[in-house]
Amino acid sequence: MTTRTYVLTLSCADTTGLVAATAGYLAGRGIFITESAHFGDPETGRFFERTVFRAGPEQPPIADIEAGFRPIAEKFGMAWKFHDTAIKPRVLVMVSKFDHCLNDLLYRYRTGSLPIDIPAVVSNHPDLARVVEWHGIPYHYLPVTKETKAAQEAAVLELIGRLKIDLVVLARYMQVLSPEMCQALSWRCINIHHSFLPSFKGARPYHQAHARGVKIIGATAHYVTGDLDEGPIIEQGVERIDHTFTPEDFVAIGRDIESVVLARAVQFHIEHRVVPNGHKTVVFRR
Ligand SMILES: Nc1nc2c(c(=O)[nH]1)N[C@@H](CN(C=O)c1ccc(C(=O)N[C@@H](CCC(=O)O)C(=O)O)cc1)CN2
Repeated sequence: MTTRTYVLTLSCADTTGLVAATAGYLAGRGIFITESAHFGDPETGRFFERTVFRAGPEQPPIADIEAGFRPIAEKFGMAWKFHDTAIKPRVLVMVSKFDHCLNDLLYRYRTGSLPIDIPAVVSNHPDLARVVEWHGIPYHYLPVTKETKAAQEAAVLELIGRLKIDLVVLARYMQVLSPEMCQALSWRCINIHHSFLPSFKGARPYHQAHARGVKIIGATAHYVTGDLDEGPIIEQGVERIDHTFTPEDFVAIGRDIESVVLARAVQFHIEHRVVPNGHKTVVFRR
């Protein structure tokens, strides 16, 4: 059996002995911890931890490590999960017509800098089929109108189930998902919004920003909830601009910010660096 790397993420009510409990348990089984971070939120009284460790032939199988940890987790009322880093997450990318975030994700996928599988891309427009199929990825053109939204979303959910999708990425997918769809994809659907939230929610944020005369523009990657542009934020990025920039300049600069912010958010998610904290997140960055 080869040596594998695992990530343990957990959260619970904060109290003394939590770090010692986790580290002590792993050390007790001769497990080598390679990285560990924790945070106690004074506002919510919640504790959050991410611990990375290696387990090889000398250690118990992961199932036994998990089973042995359960009593500790139950004692502290933890929400917890062991993640095997060797398993590549299966990501469904959804897009409308703007291709910059899609192209960036496809490049990172193709070069391996983002260790994911992309079993399919879904779009409500036919425009981007060629670039996706050039990457050997099936393109599902699923148009949607107000009248067909429920049926279209059912088709998307059927695909997500059939392809065993772990994460959905809205890479400028310009349709509002229903509350039912958001519930089905809770904490596993990431959207890129083209503004520095909470400023300029909704449609045409760059034009809103230009009209307001801002000096900084940005982008926000967040988990999708039924409340438009209100989901838990994972990552944000900004760039300085000035009075000489047109709305078109904003859009052009925004493409780069959006692509980088979305890719970072996906990387944090697949490295199990993001732990839910109510309507917010704790992100254990590198
Ligand atoms: N439930 C959610 N769905 C989506 C979210 C979200 O936060 N919650 N984000 C959007 C992306 N987005 C902004 O980032 C956004 C996309 C589209 C619209 C919008 O008003 N769309 C119109 C239709 C527009 C069209 O047909 O071109 C609509 O759906 O009626 C606002 C914000 C992705 N989905």
